[in-house]
Amino acid sequence: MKIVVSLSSPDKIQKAVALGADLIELRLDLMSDDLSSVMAGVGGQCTIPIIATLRSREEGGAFTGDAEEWFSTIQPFLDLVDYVDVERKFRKFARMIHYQHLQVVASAHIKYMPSPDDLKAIERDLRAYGDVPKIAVTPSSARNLLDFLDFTLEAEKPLVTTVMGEEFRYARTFLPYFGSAWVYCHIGTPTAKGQYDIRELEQLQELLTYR
Ligand SMILES: O=C1C[C@@](O)(C(=O)O)C[C@@H](O)[C@@H]1O
Repeated sequence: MKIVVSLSSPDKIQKAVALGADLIELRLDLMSDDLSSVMAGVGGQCTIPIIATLRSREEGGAFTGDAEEWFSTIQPFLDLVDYVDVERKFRKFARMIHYQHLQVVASAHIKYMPSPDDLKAIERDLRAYGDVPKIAVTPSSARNLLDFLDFTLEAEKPLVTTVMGEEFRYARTFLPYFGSAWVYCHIGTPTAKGQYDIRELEQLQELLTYR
């Protein structure tokens, strides 16, 4: 299990690394409009992999452009990162991202709880263009959560699963024990509801796991 620290500013990369991040996610959609100047300092300063994410409004982010605008926004920074988070509506650009020897985090952010069969279909769809499928759902019951844990446990790996919202945020701490490859955290400023600070998560995992 690896910890991804999600940042809305590259200025915090070194702090995230010092606090134990395994990967950095840069949420380009949460940065100021002058991305070129904001991202200028990223080159060469990070010793761990970087994920570039330009999250659409529909899937919980701030980006409101079309697919062509999405790629033209993210393309100038591809040489600074190792992974690109690609939602299904932007999948046509996955080939060009792979061509630049980057890996694709194929992501789906769902504002309800899909059925077990639908989860499998979404996973297949994401694996068709991505290297690391990531499925974020919004459970509404403990049964939903049990189904999601079972899906995570039984699915092909690698797979990243997480929950959105506050109500079932505790599932973030134990989805990795059922096979989720990554857990997303913050270091002071959450980029999504329900995230834990990396220091909280590390304490929780210390308490939860057998020593
Ligand atoms: O997909 C995810 C997970 C996330 O939405 C979360 O809930 O922690 C945070 C996003 O930045 C990331 O791209």
